[in-house]
Amino acid sequence: MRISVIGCGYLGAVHAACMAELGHDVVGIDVDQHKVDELGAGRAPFFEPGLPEVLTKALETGRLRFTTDMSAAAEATVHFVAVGTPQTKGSFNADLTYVDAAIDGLLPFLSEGDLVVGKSTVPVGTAARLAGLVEGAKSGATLAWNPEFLREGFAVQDTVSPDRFVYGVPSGDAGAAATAVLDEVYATALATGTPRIVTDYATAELVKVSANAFLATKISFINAMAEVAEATGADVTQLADAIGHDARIGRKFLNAGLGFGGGCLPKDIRAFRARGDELGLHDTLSFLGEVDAINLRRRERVVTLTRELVGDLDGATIGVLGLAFKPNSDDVRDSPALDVVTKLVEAGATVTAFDPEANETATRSLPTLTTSETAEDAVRGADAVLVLTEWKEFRELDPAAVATLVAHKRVVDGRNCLDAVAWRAAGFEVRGLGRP
Ligand SMILES: NC(=O)C1=CN([C@@H]2O[C@H](COP(=O)(O)OP(=O)(O)OC[C@H]3O[C@@H](n4cnc5c(N)ncnc54)[C@H](O)[C@@H]3O)[C@@H](O)[C@H]2O)C=CC1
Ligand SMILES: O=C(O)[C@H]1O[C@H](OP(=O)(O)OP(=O)(O)OC[C@H]2O[C@@H](n3ccc(=O)[nH]c3=O)[C@H](O)[C@@H]2O)[C@H](O)[C@@H](O)[C@@H]1O
Repeated sequence: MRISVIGCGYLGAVHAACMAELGHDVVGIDVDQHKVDELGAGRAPFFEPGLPEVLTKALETGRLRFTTDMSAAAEATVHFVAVGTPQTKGSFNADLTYVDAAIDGLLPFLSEGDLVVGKSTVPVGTAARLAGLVEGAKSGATLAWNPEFLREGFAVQDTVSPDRFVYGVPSGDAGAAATAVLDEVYATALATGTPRIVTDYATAELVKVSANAFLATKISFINAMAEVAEATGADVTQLADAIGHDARIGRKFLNAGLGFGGGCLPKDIRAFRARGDELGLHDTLSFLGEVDAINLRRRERVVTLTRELVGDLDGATIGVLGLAFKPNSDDVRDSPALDVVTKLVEAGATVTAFDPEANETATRSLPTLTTSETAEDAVRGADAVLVLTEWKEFRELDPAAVATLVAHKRVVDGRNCLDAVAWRAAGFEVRGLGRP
């Protein structure tokens, strides 16, 4: 099939490359010339394991190209819209200006029988509004909403073989035709038995935001239990292991620590709540405010634990390991680690940070940040070491070696990822979140 992907960021670049890998002819369109140049040269503009390989292979076949020219969409019959929907400045609402601009830009290049497929995460009601615009343009095109569930760090695998597909389509013949087109796009994964659920627009939009709301709630639940553990001397990790054995609960997404960040969970729960307010459902979704508050309190807690360890943060030297919002990513959007660094610096600490992949993105976001080239350089001379992203190389650090570098043997394990027994054996004072 001939496909265009509009918006080539964390979602769209992976989608474009994977669709070409699956045999489709794909043009990726983005307004960012630098991104388009990088992608066209086979370089991923962000760190995503496996993406450079898929990109290079797909470019070599000639089935993939990138451009800033929206008219290239005219060659395609299926158009994925994957632009950003960030939090609006000064409010919790999703900013839909990029989606609106992408649809506006696409309309003149649509033809009879084309399918426009929304992938961006949007407030419920958006697809119906955009369908009106697409139909109003009298192009003969149809709109479907096909939300994306990929995780950064596993984006290629999640795109090629997702847990499920959700198609939000209009009723009647147009919906049946849209479903048939999407089935053809995803034929490879469907052939292996990947479930697909066909719904109306509102259900598809809600599946996406409710999935993220559920995941965020699960993390905040365990972080609330961490607060209780801190007040009682209990161990939240053992608690999570124990309740996680109940198949109805499950152990995944029960890792207590610094909490969730990134370009999606925080802004999505806020936008969902804001949309709930617009729908008169304030009480129904107000618990998401608590989910957000619990999550943000964990960041303060790490600062408090550091202060308790070093005495006065003013003048303290802190070595920070981890800046990305999660391992295997260079994404620092709403990164809990970067937030903690900012708070420490505001309190007068001198911070040197290291992340295996996110030094550059973090420095772009926080230009005053001091980063180092290695974990060893970050912790050298530190009054306390903070582990804020659970990269494998930090989990595997030799505490005896770290002990020879630091000024004081103190560590705050913001992700409950260290072997506390081993670090204590090496002479470290260890503080975790919800762990004695
Ligand atoms: N990052 C992720 O893991 C996932 C993201 N999503 C959703 O996908 C959407 C995109 O997210 P990301 O890829 O993370 O954002 P991003 O910010 O990395 O990428 C968005 C891209 O769209 C481009 N763009 C903006 N306006 C444009 C226009 N008018 N025409 C063409 N390109 C335009 C930007 O230059 C940028 O490259 C959001 O709604 C997000 O919630 C959903 C699932 C996973
Ligand atoms: O809508 C999106 O963009 C995506 O958001 C999340 O994916 P992602 O943000 O890539 O990362 P997650 O693995 O969900 O982690 C999110 C945050 O939660 C934190 N987390 C995760 C799990 C856990 O047990 N504890 C915990 O604190 C992570 O450290 C990270 O900061 C969802 O998992 C995806 O399904 C979804 O498509």
